[in-house]
Amino acid sequence: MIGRLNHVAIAVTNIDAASALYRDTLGADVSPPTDQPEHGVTVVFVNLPNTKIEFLQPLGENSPIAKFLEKNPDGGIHHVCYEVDDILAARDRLKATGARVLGDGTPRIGAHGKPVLFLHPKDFNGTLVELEQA
Ligand SMILES: CC[C@H](C(=O)O)C(=O)SCCNC(=O)CCNC(=O)[C@H](O)C(C)(C)COP(=O)(O)OP(=O)(O)OC[C@H]1O[C@@H](n2cnc3c(N)ncnc32)[C@H](O)[C@@H]1OP(=O)(O)O
Ligand SMILES: [Co+2]
Repeated sequence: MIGRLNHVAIAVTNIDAASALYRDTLGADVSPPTDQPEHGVTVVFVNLPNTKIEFLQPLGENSPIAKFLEKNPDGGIHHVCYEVDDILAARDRLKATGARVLGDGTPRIGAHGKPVLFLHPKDFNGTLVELEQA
């Protein structure tokens, strides 16, 4: 069911500093920040030959990553994103196994303009999993 690793997300308190670090110290190809108000984050993508790093900074009052950063003030790996061919079929299969699909289970459009869903970290080895329709 899961396919390519689309990205590994790192939550940060300062997305400009994180971008400069990867661009200037690691020589990486870093996108400009884009606000994603419906997700409560500002995102940057570090484009790698085989996948991406997604930097996330809280945006607005009720960012879903605010609590994570309170617990991890230096930042940290926030989630992994796998691609799936059919996100609705994946959702239904996961729900049938008892996995918790976050929100109301309706896919939302993510940073790549594709439908995404999230699976509870407590059901996946303490790791927040994002699924993105390939
Ligand atoms: C623009 C879209 C972009 C894209 O790629 O397209 C994105 O990726 S947007 C990313 C931001 N959006 C989300 O993360 C949405 C899904 N996340 C959530 O619904 C919440 O963050 C949730 C439910 C995972 C955690 O909620 P909260 O921060 O309020 O903490 P809780 O106390 O409810 O957490 C319960 C339990 O889980 C542990 N936890 C929380 N976050 C993570 C994490 N990222 N990785 C691993 N574990 C996590 C938390 O510590 C609690 O554990 P406990 O042992 O009970 O303390
Ligand atoms: Co993501």
